[in-house]
Amino acid sequence: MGDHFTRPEHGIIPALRWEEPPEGPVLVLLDQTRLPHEEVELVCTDVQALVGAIRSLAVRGAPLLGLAGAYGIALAAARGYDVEEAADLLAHARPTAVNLEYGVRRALRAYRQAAPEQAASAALTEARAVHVEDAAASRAMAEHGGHLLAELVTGGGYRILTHCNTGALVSGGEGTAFAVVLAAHRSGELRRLWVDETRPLLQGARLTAYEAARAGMPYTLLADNAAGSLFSAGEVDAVLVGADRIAADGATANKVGTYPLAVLARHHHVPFIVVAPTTTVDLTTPDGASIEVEQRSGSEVTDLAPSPLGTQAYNPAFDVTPPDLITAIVTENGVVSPVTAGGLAAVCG
Ligand SMILES: CSC[C@H]1O[C@H](OP(=O)(O)O)[C@H](O)[C@@H]1O
Repeated sequence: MGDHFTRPEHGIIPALRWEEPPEGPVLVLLDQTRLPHEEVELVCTDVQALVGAIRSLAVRGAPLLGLAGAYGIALAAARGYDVEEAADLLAHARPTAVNLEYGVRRALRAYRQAAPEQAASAALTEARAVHVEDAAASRAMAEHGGHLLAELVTGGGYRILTHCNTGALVSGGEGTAFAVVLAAHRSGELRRLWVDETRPLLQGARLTAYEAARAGMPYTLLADNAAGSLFSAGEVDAVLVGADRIAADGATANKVGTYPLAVLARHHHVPFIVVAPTTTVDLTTPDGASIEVEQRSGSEVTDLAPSPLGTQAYNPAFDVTPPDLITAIVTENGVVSPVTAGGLAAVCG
């Protein structure tokens, strides 16, 4: 795919954009299942196509799912589809990231509150507001996260371990945890970014490595199982991860493999930092046990090249880290540390 538009400064093609060609409005998605080898865009003209892209992780990552949900309502309204039906399909496309239902709710409320002849326009305006707010949140989290790292890590430069993918591919801006890492890199404070491959879908190996390379970062990919030896060797100064849903008590759902990192970090006295916008905090979900963890097909685990293994497999897409293992949660409104229900409610207020 040629660059028919100028790439943003961070070099990553927009993960999602709204376009209005003569034949009608469309939602253009960078197909993340094809990265890093191919930059292919999916042009969604209906909600079913968008739901399929969400379920296949062609579009993924909590904050970006919020944008997809909101623009999905705008697309349904602009093309005269049943908006209420679209809202139900979109909100239930994936269960764990609260941002998806948040984005749907924002655009749906704007649509319902507008006069019929302005409803489609109102939904699009709200989707664009969600987009702009997420980009601003990303910038603010990068700043708050940078101050926190400066407090927690002394001695010259940061060696940061991250899991899954939390950059521009999950955001209206430069991401969540990755935006903090990017800011550290730009200020010359990043010694090393350790990138967990993040089995089974390899968001780290395929997406974070792609983003780190484009940013010119000093990064090294590792098998998820190798993280423990890095901690043991004293090679990790901090762990920075994203989130898909943060419960009212601070329990955090994130890509599977996050919880073991939190346990390792605690054992090795390494700060474990969650970076997430307040749109990822769900104060109506009381605790980690109440978070629905998406169970995906075992084939994602077993269908390895060059041939499927032909066996059953357990494949939760996320796990939940309890608040007592989290050093801090960085949001656009500030840092919660220690992680308490009161502290979380205060930044979401
Ligand atoms: C900060 S949002 C990125 C978040 O979403 C990822 O999940 P998925 O790739 O399944 O959408 C992962 O949990 C990341 O931390």
